[in-house]
Amino acid sequence: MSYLQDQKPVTLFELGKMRAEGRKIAMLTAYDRSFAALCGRAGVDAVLVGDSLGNVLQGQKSTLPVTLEHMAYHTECVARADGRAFVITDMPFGSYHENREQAMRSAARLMAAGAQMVKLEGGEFMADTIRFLVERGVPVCAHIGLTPQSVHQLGGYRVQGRGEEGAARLRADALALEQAGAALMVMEMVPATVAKDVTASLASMATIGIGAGPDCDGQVLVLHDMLGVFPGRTARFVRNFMDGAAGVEDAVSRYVAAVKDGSFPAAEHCY
Ligand SMILES: Nc1nc(=O)c2c([nH]1)NC[C@@H]1CN(c3ccc(C(=O)N[C@@H](CCC(=O)O)C(=O)O)cc3)CN21
Ligand SMILES: CC(C)C(=O)C(=O)O
Ligand SMILES: [Mg+2]
Repeated sequence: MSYLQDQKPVTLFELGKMRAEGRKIAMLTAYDRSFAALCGRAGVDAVLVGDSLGNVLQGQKSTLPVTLEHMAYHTECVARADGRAFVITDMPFGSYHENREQAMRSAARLMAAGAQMVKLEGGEFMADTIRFLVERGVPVCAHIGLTPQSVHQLGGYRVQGRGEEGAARLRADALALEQAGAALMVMEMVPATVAKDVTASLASMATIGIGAGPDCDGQVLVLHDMLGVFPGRTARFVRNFMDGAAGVEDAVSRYVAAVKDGSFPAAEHCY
């Protein structure tokens, strides 16, 4: 069984079509040319140059020290893979928070480096910034729930959107972000029931879950987590796809297959 229809590059239009047709979107992080190319060959639809590179590549305790130049450098590396996967890059902490002009300047740097879409963290309060970018030709992926750039405000990496009030906040955020023009939205560490509800409430924006249950339009994981090479404890939402795999590319293919057939995430990966 193969999900590799062809090696034609995945476009934003194709991702939207996948959502509309109920085909799951498989996303993984990639920070360099070799892994971005491998992801493409294995059928990954979109690669995220995540600011998790602060933890995974740099050994930082959080994503906060990651700079725009770090993100541009790794985006250039990934873009040179010339692979099948759509390339999304995280806007790092501080590069889009001052005002929408600063956000546009930062986004332009990342798009020039080869990003096809930028991702930024935040709910309704980011809607004006998102609209400003989208109107100027920058596709945007939103990110709600656990937003790691706010770790010190949230008091740790914990589940968000619990309780009726928390769920209502997420629903309102998602709607505002969709109306602002975000085409994708990552939901991180939220109860599966809430993520399902939010996904069903949206008209066009595709939801990508990480610790958000099986009923999102797609899934994302940090590559080094699902290959079991990230040192230390991993979160509940991680599965090690190297278990039983013939090699790295096979592990990524198994991840893609598990996302596509709905067997990942299972109950033990959810909140
Ligand atoms: N390697 C890596 N994987 C990630 O998923 C990731 C990063 N780095 N860096 C940026 C953020 C930080 N993220 C994190 C970090 C830790 C937990 C974690 O420890 N979760 C535990 C505790 C839950 C709790 O206390 O309620 C879990 O079991 O889910 C979750 C997400 C997600 N992102
Ligand atoms: C975990 C994903 C969603 C992310 O934002 C990252 O890798 O930085
Ligand atoms: Mg990130």
